[in-house]
Parts: sequence; structure tokens; C-alpha cells
Amino acid sequence: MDILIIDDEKIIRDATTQLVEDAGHYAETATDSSTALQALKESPFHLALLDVNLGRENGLDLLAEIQRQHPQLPVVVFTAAATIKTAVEAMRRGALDFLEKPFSEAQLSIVLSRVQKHRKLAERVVELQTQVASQSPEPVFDSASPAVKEVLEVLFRAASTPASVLILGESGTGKSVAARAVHLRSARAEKPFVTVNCPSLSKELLESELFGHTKGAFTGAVRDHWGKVKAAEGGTLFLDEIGELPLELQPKLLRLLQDREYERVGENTTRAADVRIIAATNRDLRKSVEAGTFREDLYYRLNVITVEMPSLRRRPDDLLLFADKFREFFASQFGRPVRSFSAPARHQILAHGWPGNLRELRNAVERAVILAHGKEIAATDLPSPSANGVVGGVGGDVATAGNVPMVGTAVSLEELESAHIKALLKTLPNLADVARVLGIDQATLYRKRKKLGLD
Ligand SMILES: Nc1ncnc2c1ncn2[C@@H]1O[C@H](COP(=O)(O)OP(=O)(O)OP(=O)(O)O)[C@@H](O)[C@H]1O
Repeated sequence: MDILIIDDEKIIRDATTQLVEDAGHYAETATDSSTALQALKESPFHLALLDVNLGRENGLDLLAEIQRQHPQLPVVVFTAAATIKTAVEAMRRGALDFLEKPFSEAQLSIVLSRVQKHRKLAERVVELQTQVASQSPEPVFDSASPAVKEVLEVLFRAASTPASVLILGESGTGKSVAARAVHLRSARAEKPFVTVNCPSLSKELLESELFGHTKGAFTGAVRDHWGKVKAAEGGTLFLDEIGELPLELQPKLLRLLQDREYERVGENTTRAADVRIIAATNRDLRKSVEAGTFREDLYYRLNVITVEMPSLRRRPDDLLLFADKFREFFASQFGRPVRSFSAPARHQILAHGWPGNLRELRNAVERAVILAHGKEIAATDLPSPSANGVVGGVGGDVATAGNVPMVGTAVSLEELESAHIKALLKTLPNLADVARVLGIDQATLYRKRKKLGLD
């Protein structure tokens, strides 16, 4: 944890810093209200240790101000025996706990582990809220196809082992969902599952996001920072879009995989990591190795257990199974009495190519549930095949409407895609909205913009 120690007595600040650092946390100190509030403004902390007798200032006033400005920040107050009443008052006003001075390492450690538990609970609440907000149906890991069944079996057999897992597959086939499922079926299920989106950051920021950095390691590094490897300690680190990992970072990841060791940016201390790695990509990594953009040794290290999430085109027998699951889920989410698909709607689902895979199907069914009149989803509630970017015969000339390529003419998917993304980037207020409308995540949007030269 990153801890701010607020005390006017140097001897207490120094001794507490030592104890906090010995316990494996990061400490910063402040001597009064204004330096404390400034430090809290500059960087996020996980805990404030506050002396209620803050020289000429009243620690309880500062407690109130911290709670006003940083309502999520837990505060533990220091107190001397004579001021125990003040400590009780502080707790009544929202402090999480108190420590009576002088305190021992063991007493501090008990309080810190209580705060950790509190933090984990708070994180879990946020995670659950995000899950509810993102309205994700319970994942389905079943298939009518023996080949797909086998893929899922290999994946889940590997789950209980410590082996690294590489998940391949087109965009939207459920690689991230599968990675989380592997974690939940492993002995690490109770520990964190931490995702790193490899393409969404510059090389420098990605390195710091992964491994952390020390204060002053680069411009803007105003204080020490633990990376995601540390955040995933004991759990699983999921490297999404590993194919986009910059070449310069690949040796560091290889070392993490091979030796379970890493260093934060800007320091020489070697640290041990206890993380299980799951990586995913929609790239052909073998081709990237041939092209020299992906290290061969890293590829072999990752390629221990490799599964390919099948595209929906390769599992036509599962289409209606998924469509029904999504329909049930969204009908209950939106409180709509939609109980089935009409025969033409089912036909349309089966006839469509679903290039965006499960993500596209999910989004199409969500929309259809909203549009449906009555108990049945009609074919007209589903996006028409052309609207989904599945262009039929391409015999005609390239046709454009005001320089925008038109669907159904001799125009490539890439041109259509580029025009569509460009138009959305112009009309929608931010990238998150564009990604939501396109039914892809922001990392995928970032990749597409780069590929199509739209950034
Ligand atoms: N097994 C599943 N059961 C039900 N729904 C699923 C399943 N897998 C994926 N989905 C749905 O498809 C969406 C996309 O899945 P996910 O983000 O895991 O795909 P991805 O392959 O990681 O995509 P990308 O490569 O674009 O990041 C999910 O939000 C979820 O709604």
C-alpha cells in the first residue's frame, strides 16, 4: 500500500516510515494539514496515518477535511494514552481504526492487515458494481461441437496447473472472458486477476504500468509506484493483446516468465514475483516471429498451453444457444417479456457471418430485446446482414455518397470500416462512446485507429 504518515514529530514520522517500509509498503510523510492535503492531491494513497495531536493544529479538523476531499481514503489515527477519548471521537467521525503511541511493529502490522482487508472488500464492491454496470451475461462454456468442447476442456484442464496459457482467437471470441474463467478455476481464484492492455500505452508507460517505477525514474514520476505485476501478486496477470508488446519490453517479460523476477523502472533491486501469466492475442504470433516483431524465445515460453477460441463461423451449432442465453439475460435486465426468436429471426441468426463473433451477437441480441414488440424477437429487430458489414457480391463499381464508400458496392471491408470509424470519431464525444457503439473495447479501437491511420 502507499501510505501517507501525518505527524508533527520527526521521530514518530521516521520510526513509522521505517516500520511501514519494513512491512513492504511505501511511505510518504507530511508534517501538517497543508502539506498533507497537498500530498493527497498530488497522488493517490491507500491509507493515511494521522496524529490527532498535530502540534498547534487539530487532527480531527484535518480528518474532516480529508474525508471531504477524499471520501474513499481510509484514515487510521495515532493517539497517546491520554487522548484515547479523542481517538474514540475520531472513529465516531469515520476513522477506520486507531493506534496508541508508542506502538510496536506487531501492533502496526495488525492494523495494516485490517486496512488491507477493508481495501479488498471495497475493491470487490467496485468490481461487482462494474460487472453489474457492464451488464455481462454469465459466460457459457459449453458447445454442441466436439472440436470446441475439446478446446474448452484443454483450457480448463490447464486452469488448475501453474502453467502459462496463451489464448488465441479473433476479436470478440471471448479470450478475455476465458482468461478470467481460467483464473477462477485455479488455486489463485481468491487472489487478484489483473489485466494489462498491451496496445493502449506507449512503451515507457507500459513498462511502468507493468513493473512500476521509482520516484524520479522519468519526467512525471513524482513518487514511487508499484506496477501491475505487484498488484497481481499471488494471482493472475492477464496480458491482453500480447502481440502488440513492444520489442524492447519483450526480454523483461521473458525474464518474468522464466525467472519470476523483475525490476521497477529506475532501480536495480531485483524483486520476486508470484504471478501466473495468461496472454491473449488475435495476431498470428508465429508470423510476428518470422517478421522479427516478436521474440522467438518469448513465443516458445508463452506457447506451453495454447488454445484458440473458435470464431462463431466455426461453431454454427452454438449460435442459437448463445443467442438464447443473451436474450434471456437482456430480457431480465430490461424487464422485457421477450421469450423467443421468431423462425425468420432464428434463420437470420444462422445465416449471418458474425465477423465480430460473440461480442457482435451479444450486442445484436441486446438491441433486439429493446426493439422487440411483445414476446418474440422478429427478424427486423436484428441488424440486417448488410448493416453488419457483411457485404454480399461485390460486382458493381465503387460507389460513394459524398466520399463515403457505400455498402453493397465494390468496396473492401477495410474501407467501409475506416469510413464508419472515421464518421463515429467525428460525431461522438469521446473514444469510450465510439468503442461502445462499435461493440469493441477501447484497446481494439486503438489498434484499429492505428492500423487504419485514423489516430
Ligand atoms: N463464453 C462466453 N459466454 C457468454 N458470452 C461471452 C463469452 N465469451 C465472450 N462473451 C461475450 O463476448 C464479449 C467479448 O468477449 P471478450 O472481450 O472476452 O473477447 P476478446 O476475444 O477478448 O475480444 P478482443 O480481442 O476484441 O479483446 C464479452 O463481453 C461477452 O459479452
